[in-house]
Amino acid sequence: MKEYWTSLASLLGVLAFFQSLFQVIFPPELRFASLKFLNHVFNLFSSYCYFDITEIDGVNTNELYNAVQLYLSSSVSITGSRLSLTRALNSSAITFGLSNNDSIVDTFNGEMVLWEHVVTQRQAQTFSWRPLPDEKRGFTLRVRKKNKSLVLDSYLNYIMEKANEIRRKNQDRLLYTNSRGGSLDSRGHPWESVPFKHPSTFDTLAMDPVRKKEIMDDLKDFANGQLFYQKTGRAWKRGYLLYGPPGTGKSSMIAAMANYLSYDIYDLELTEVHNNSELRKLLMKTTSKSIIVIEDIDCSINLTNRKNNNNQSIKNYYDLDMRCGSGSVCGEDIGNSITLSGLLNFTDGLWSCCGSERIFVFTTNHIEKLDSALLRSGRMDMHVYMSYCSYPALMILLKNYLGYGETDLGDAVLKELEEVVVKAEMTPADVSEVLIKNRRDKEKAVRELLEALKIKAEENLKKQKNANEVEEEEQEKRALESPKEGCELEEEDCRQGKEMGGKKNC
Ligand SMILES: Nc1ncnc2c1ncn2[C@@H]1O[C@H](COP(=O)(O)OP(=O)(O)OP(=O)(O)O)[C@@H](O)[C@H]1O
Ligand SMILES: [Mg+2]
Repeated sequence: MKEYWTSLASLLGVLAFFQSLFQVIFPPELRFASLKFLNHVFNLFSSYCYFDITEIDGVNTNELYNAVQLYLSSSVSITGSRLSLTRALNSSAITFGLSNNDSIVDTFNGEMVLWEHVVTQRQAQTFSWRPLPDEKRGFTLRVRKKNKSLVLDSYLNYIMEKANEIRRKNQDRLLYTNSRGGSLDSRGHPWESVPFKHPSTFDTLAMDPVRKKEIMDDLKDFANGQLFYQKTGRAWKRGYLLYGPPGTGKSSMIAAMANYLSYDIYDLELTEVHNNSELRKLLMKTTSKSIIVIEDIDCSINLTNRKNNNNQSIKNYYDLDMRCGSGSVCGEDIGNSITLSGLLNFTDGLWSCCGSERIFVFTTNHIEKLDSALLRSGRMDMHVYMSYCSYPALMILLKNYLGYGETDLGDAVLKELEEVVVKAEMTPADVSEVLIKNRRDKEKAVRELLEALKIKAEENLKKQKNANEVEEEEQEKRALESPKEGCELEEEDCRQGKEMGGKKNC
């Protein structure tokens, strides 16, 4: 062993001797030229070419360097043994990076490329307005010469796109609101934003799993559909109308959509918008990859039909009592001049296409109050009914709140739950309340839930009976008040029976 170390030391000594001899004999210019020549010869015979992407390009930060770092972070986190970790501003996620002088293999279109993270000490600082870091960092990309055009044409673009995607995913979602009315902030922006951290996801959303899957697939198709929309000449946007009773998860669904696609949300308060042109300006200031939400569309605006601008006829539909339910306070009559056609232009007209990849979501508790112009196909592409708690939805809530699967509950309890849940017409919000209240004692939670469902089912039955009785009484009253009408109906019925070949005895 000792002999090994002595021979290694003497070899290093000899090498150092020749290096200093080389430096003494050859002047620096000659040394540089010969190295350059050697490098040239090496490149000539090598089947690879190399791209250097430095962190700082002159004095500016090289965006491509940051993009490569982000892009490689996903594969590095799996394969790397030594990683550098960073967390960007406004981000709650950690990104992984190649550590100094480490390398990683990537594959693009079936071709292998090698990335190396090169970190060297910076030479003595030259004068710069901006202090430069002590280390010079960069990536070197090695590709086969035959793939050079592939890299320049598509691989680098692909990296930039992927990096943007990762950046957006890592960044906190934003929730924008126009609650400041028409006033602008110091940068001329009509929207105010706050970080959006709603925990609702499609996993936590209690609804029919088949319908849920349909919506998720539709969203994914939309997000990946740039080419499709281009090919078919359609604006890259999609509309969803969520309707159903209060507490069935319409707002939770919007949050789940935003979390699923990593989109920002623009919560448009129509009562704060004074006219159609203000609405248009708001739309122009939204970014792509966002969801524009108008909640309670039937409550927020006096929607007048485009052709029929006669307020009198609309009064029946949209007077305050109808809009907010009798007794509830919805504010004074809204004195703005947004019209239905303004709103339709916002979602559907030429203006809606400024920017792309946007989803419009309207919610309402009363779909029957909406103008048919708003409902026609192509406008709101998907109508989603958020229903009272169904059995599959109940199972999701039991799993989320109590950790119960179907096998954890007895057959008898499951059967009872299944029978009573539809009759009870309880909202997921009400069911959640019972479960949250008793979450420490799971058995008690199920017992109380069953009890609450039975009480509600009973009430509904009574209500239904009363309604039927009232209806019957009214029918009898009508029949007594206009016996002639009843006779005419009977005669008509009889005539139709005869025409169809029946032997009616009239
Ligand atoms: N389908 C659901 N899945 C899971 N949780 C739900 C669901 N529906 C309601 N909830 C629970 O009830 C609460 C209220 O629901 P949400 O605000 O989404 O209802 P909504 O349909 O938007 O009601 P509104 O019509 O009054 O705006 C939520 O915070 C959520 O915890
Ligand atoms: Mg809501």
